[in-house]
Amino acid sequence: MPLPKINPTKTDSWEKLKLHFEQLKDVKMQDLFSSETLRNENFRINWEDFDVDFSKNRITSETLNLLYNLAKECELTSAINAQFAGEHINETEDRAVHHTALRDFENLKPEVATTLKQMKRFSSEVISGEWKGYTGKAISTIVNIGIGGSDLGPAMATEALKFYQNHLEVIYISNVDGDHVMETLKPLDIETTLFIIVSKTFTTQETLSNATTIRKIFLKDASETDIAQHFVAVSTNLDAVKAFGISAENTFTLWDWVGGRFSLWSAVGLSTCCAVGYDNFKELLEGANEMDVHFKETPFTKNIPVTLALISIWYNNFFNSETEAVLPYSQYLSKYIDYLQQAVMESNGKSVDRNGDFIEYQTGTIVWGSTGTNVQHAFMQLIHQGTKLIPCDFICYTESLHKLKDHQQKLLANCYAQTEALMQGTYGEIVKNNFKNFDGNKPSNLMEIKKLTPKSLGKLIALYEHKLFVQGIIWNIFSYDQWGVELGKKLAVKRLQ
Ligand SMILES: O=P(O)(O)OC[C@H]1O[C@](O)(CO)[C@@H](O)[C@@H]1O
Repeated sequence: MPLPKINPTKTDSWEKLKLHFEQLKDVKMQDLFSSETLRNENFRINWEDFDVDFSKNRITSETLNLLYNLAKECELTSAINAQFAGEHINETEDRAVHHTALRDFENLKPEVATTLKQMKRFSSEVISGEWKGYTGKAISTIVNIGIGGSDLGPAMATEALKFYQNHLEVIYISNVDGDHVMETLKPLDIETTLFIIVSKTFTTQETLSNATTIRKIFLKDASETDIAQHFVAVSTNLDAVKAFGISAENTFTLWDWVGGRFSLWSAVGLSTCCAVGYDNFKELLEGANEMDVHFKETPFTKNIPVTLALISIWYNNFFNSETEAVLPYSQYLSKYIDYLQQAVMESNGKSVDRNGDFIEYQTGTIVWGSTGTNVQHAFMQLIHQGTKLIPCDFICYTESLHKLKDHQQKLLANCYAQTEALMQGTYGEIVKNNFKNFDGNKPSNLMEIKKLTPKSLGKLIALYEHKLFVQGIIWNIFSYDQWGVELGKKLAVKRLQ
């Protein structure tokens, strides 16, 4: 069944939300907190090791009811079912959007099982040192050559799971900037380096240029037959991989139903799998699958991705907020924002609806952010006292991995303090100096996760995948194509002719 094609602004719920907004736009969260003693508990979802507190938002239970009704009117449930059933919901490319099938171990497709087995064998050979370079030495460094989804997802996951990483050094090259390529290669010993060329299409200019240059450099010391021990590829385009000189045994496949920005769960995650070992990689997938089940089977009112998506729509489409900040209080998540920017903005940066008509309401949110506490000494000033309304997602782990208790206490205290300051400000205090006045009433969600593990990371990534899906459905856009990046690519090629 095709996706519903409902203009959200023509629904009853939208009309009601507009009226409701007029009543709520000047209400202060500070007053909502004073009048509702159970606000903290009522606006919260506890699920497995996740505790999501969305009480510090400019919402009431009526707002949420109207937003959940909007989701119903936009037929969100049937859209979720269509996605999980592998229907061709990416209509403009006539493809399924089925990355959830990569992590559904109970119903694993045979081709996915085969590739996972291949990844398991390969990663364990490389980690154990059984896989040798052309001079007989074990591999010590892996270089992932890819861009966009073939870089950001695995690079983010490898960084996030650094605590679980083995002895292998894993490096990422994406930019076609030759200076970056050469600086990255400079300290490497080619005899102990393995290159993973990752490109779903195997036509991407940056990736192929970088791979070709690196192969040339490799061949200065080694011979063509040595390529097999140092270059492997991940792609759907098996002919192009072969033409590049990589054999079938060294090729890991994925399928057109895996979108680039959702591909880290496939063989595109091979570098992460090598960095942390197959068992941890599998746990990452299992965590994502748990979030999939939560998303698919939980009623909207207790559903984390649905609730966060709707609250974000409330700000985007009624308060006209243009951006939202994601602020993880964990340095391990330092690459999470780069990853999210592609996932969210490549997906929902659209201005034509699913009927093919131009849209007259705001779609894709601009996502930005960085890690706390660094952000407090950088851009938080603007969020606290600037003129723009910027809803924030704070993400933190209640347990630290290295157990430095005093650091962890400080990290968490700062995270909680930011959410409190944004909400409360100096409201109710007599502040004589306007420069020191904080209005407060600035919205934030606080997501506390017990501990950073491969499983909880899988859940977190999948949560935001589902959040953007919900938003795309409600905005009546196709979230899984990216035609907008093509024109620039073509013009760059033209300039090179
Ligand atoms: O994996 P490929 O085919 O090299 O593509 C890389 C990236 O390029 C894009 O198509 C955008 O140009 C992304 O969607 C994709 O993740």
